[in-house]
Amino acid sequence: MSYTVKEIFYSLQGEGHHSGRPAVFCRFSGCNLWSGREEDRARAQCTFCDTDFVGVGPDGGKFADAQALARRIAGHWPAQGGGTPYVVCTGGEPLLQLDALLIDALHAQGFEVAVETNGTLPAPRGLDWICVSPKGKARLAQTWGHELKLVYPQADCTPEQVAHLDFRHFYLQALDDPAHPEHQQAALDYCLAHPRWKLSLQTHKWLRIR
Ligand SMILES: C[S@@+](CC[C@H](N)C(=O)[O-])C[C@H]1O[C@@H](n2cnc3c(N)ncnc32)[C@H](O)[C@@H]1O
Ligand SMILES: Nc1nc2[nH]cc(C(=O)O)c2c(=O)[nH]1
Ligand code: SF4
Ligand SMILES: [Mg+2]
Repeated sequence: MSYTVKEIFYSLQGEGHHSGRPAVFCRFSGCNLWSGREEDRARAQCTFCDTDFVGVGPDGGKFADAQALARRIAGHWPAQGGGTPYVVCTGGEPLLQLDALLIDALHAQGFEVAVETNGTLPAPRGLDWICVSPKGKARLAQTWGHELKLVYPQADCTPEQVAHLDFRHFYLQALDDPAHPEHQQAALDYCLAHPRWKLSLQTHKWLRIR
């Protein structure tokens, strides 16, 4: 199978449990909850996306097979730097494309493989870290994983609605929109009142890195 990738880059994981960890990001093109076109945003299933996943950006493009994409991703990891190579598969919605063949090819290159998903599609076998970020009324197919990272607030998806799911870590991440300071305050207040929830900060945004 071929893969369509928006961009590949090396950075620090900015969000959630692995914040601060160096990682190669593989951003797949396309999403099942929004076309990516601004004119469709208001009537999309996910209306607050902060990411451009349309077209081709730096080091993106079409990869003919899993080996070709895994080799390209491995090329972004610093040689002789030490540490376990780590790749974060994101998008767009990575589970539209990420399959067991690609996970195997990335493992063969020595990578731990993480995914950032909206949870509407089941994850393939073999992933080392599954982060699910539920979106409004969109039905969840992936109800277990390592990290549940809820963008907060969402009228149609509250922490109370997802707190029973089978995850090791529960994070709130303040919605990045013009009212972000208020959302950040509300998210931290919620965590203080409900201590199973932790606050996820989008640190790459204030570090001004990708
Ligand atoms: C761009 S999404 C791509 C992966 C997948 N489609 C998903 O939604 O989880 C990566 C992460 O950014 C989060 N995110 C997207 N837009 C956001 C916003 N405006 N404010 C805060 N987090 C946002 C998502 O919830 C997700 O955790
Ligand atoms: N540095 C950095 N960390 C991230 N964590 C999740 C991201 C994403 O867009 O999925 C992201 C991203 O785009 N950049
Ligand atoms: S599901 Fe993820 S990639 Fe798709 S529009 Fe929402 S935040 Fe963006
Ligand atoms: Mg992002």
